[in-house]
Amino acid sequence: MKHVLSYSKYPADKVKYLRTSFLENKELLGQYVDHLLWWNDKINLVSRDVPRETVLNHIEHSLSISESDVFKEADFVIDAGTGGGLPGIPLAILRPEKQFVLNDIVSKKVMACKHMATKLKLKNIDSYMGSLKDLEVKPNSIIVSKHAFKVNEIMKMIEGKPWSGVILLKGGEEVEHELEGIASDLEVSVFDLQESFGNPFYEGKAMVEIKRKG
Ligand SMILES: C[S@@+](CC[C@H](N)C(=O)[O-])C[C@H]1O[C@@H](n2cnc3c(N)ncnc32)[C@H](O)[C@@H]1O
Repeated sequence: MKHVLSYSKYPADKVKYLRTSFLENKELLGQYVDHLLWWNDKINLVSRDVPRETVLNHIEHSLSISESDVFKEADFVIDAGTGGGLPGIPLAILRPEKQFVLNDIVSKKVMACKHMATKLKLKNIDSYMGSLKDLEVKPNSIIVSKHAFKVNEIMKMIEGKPWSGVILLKGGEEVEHELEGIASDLEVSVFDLQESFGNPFYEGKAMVEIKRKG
């Protein structure tokens, strides 16, 4: 297949904008961290004994999506493999005008996300418990996901559905290999996060934007 694949650095000015957005929403994002840490003790949503600082890194990482043009144009956002609500809950806090569906195949994770959304009084969050492949995708929806799927896995699960974009937070190095065997032609932009964010947390991490070619 003739995918168009490009590599670049995540723009430094976008890091600045999203860090400003982070500070503007610091209170609600901080409450989310409290809830996530509380749930994490009970059902292991992030990783065992994760420090608050690391959760804050996960939130900033999630917010990198907010500066993507694909994200800005979308009305509906599905967070596939959301776990404890990453990246969906921080994005829903930042963009209350967009509608989010938090999706996970594990029921207790979806239950924890619903509970957190209620506590945070977020009106723009819905949820779906089950596999992404069984989830209805509305037109003008995008799929976002953080460290949950390989590119070929997620594209297979949404094959034939009217998605308008996909944004994955994942390792950048394996993207070319994961595109092999995907039937439809895609335009794929890989943005390296490490240098622009200047934090070892981002080592090897990328934001991968996927659109239909043409
Ligand atoms: C490594 S975790 C990542 C969680 C979260 N995105 C984060 O960054 O903390 C991957 C998640 O994908 C979920 N998952 C795996 N297969 C799935 C599927 N087919 N549909 C929806 N969720 C799935 C798992 O239950 C798990 O919560």
